[in-house]
Amino acid sequence: MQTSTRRQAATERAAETDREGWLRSLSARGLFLLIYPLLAGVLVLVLVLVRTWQVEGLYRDLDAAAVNRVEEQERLLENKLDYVVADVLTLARQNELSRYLAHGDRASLDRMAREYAARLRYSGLYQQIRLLDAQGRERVRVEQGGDGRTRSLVHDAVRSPSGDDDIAAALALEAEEIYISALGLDVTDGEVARPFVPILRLATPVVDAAGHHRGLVVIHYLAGRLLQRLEDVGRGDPSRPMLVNCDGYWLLAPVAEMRWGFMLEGRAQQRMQWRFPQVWQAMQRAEAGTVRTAAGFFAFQRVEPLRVDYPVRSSGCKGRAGGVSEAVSPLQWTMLAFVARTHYERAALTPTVVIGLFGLLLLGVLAAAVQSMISLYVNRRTQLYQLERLARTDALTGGANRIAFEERAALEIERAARHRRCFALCVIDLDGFKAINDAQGHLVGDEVLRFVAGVLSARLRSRSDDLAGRIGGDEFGLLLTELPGPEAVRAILEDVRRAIGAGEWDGQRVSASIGAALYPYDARHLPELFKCADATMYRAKSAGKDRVLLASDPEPVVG
Ligand SMILES: Nc1nc2c(ncn2[C@@H]2O[C@H](COP(=O)(O)OP(=O)(O)OP(=O)(O)O)[C@@H](O)[C@H]2O)c(=O)[nH]1
Repeated sequence: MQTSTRRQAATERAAETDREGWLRSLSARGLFLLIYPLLAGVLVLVLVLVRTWQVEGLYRDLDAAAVNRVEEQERLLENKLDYVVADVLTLARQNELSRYLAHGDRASLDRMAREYAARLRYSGLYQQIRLLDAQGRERVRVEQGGDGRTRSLVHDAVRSPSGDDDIAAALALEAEEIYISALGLDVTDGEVARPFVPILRLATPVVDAAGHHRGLVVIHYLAGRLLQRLEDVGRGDPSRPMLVNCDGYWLLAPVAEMRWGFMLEGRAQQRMQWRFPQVWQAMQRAEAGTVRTAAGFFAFQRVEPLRVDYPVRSSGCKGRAGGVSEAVSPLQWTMLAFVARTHYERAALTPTVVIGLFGLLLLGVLAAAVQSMISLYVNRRTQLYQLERLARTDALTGGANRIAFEERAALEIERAARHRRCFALCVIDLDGFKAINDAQGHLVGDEVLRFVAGVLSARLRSRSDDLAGRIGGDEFGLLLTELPGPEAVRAILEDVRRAIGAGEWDGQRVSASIGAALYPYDARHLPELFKCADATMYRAKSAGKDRVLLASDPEPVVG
């Protein structure tokens, strides 16, 4: 029963020490392992956020550049085609042509051909300029030969119509209307001419003074230069231009093998809907937009050049209902700017590496800072701990001093109150100590005091819950806990008294007058308990010294 109560008290005291000193018990290494990962984690998190923010900014810039590029390309496309359309309209109103229509003379036709040739040569924009009659039969043809020379042909004889779908569609136009063919490759003798020559054919009706349709002016615009210019717009930045017709075939693409799928064998699969279905679907839903796919980023914008300024008709899309014969849809392409995923990865690489290296540096600096802060803290803590210990230690005996003794006594009162136990607070004062001091000096006096402290700690060694301390010059305090009753207290104190009296220094001895007060019988509060023990000790002294007295003992007989 008594052992278990003692164990419980020991556990309680250990818990109190733990609560106060868990931090104290951590080593510098333990503290580092506790704090550094936390701070490093926060730092890494911040760096990751900064990197994400930076990379997102770069991505936004790349996206915005692609969107701007598309707009720029669209403007370029419209300007260039505007110019060509103005040219074809001018050709249809030429003075020589009007004269020819009025008089039908061959000389006007020759002059016209010369003018066509001059325009072809100096503009460098056209492969062919032709005049057809109302039945679609060729009257004048001026063209750029393979050798780069201009050839003019004026037909005297009536030729048969070409049977060309584009021409048939153009013949159905109203005055002032313009027909634009699909943009395709030049075909000679049923074969796609090599090297590829992208051609856009434009036609407008020729109308005489009486308002009758008299034929068509047809020009073959060399669209290769336009496509080249579109490519040049984005040169130097990561976005690559694409031009896609309404059937999803590429007219312009970063990879040459992707182009002209509707004209070249083996490239039929090179369509937007097969290669980039996600982008194609977005293009069907909206006129302009952006799509990010595994391949990269696409900005697109539908372009309908000339739609606003001119009554333009164009060949319908091959894949669409109606086809060429209806020839009513305006020219419709989609301009795209494409930024490959690798560009985004490359853009992200620099901030990743810079922030990564910077992060490593910061982690190193942080480690050093945490390390030195911890050493500073540990040093301060050790100093403080030592100071605290010193403040509670008696310098002479190395045991508890009055402060520590009173603290423990107060704690013992709380504990005893909680567990309804009793304990004894004893005051031990030496008798005849001054005489040794005076006769043999303070050093011997100190030795006596250390001897008494040794006696007390030896007596208490088997009772770990008890405490002894020097509470004054030659005055000692003793806490005896877990005792069955006053007689046990008396027995221990008698033992102590005898042991102190056994000491001898050059024939001189000291004895001890001991007074003990029992909690809760003699007093319930520390000051009163102390006072009671002190008073009892003085009673022992008054009764002749060298004796043990409990507060409850009757007044001893002096002598
Ligand atoms: N050597 C030494 N002497 C001390 C120390 N502290 C107090 N003293 C001395 O202890 C003595 C205590 O005086 P008293 O209590 O009158 O000594 P005493 O001879 O035991 O007298 P009674 O208590 O009446 O028996 C004084 O002479 C103090 O100078 C100390 O740390 N070392």
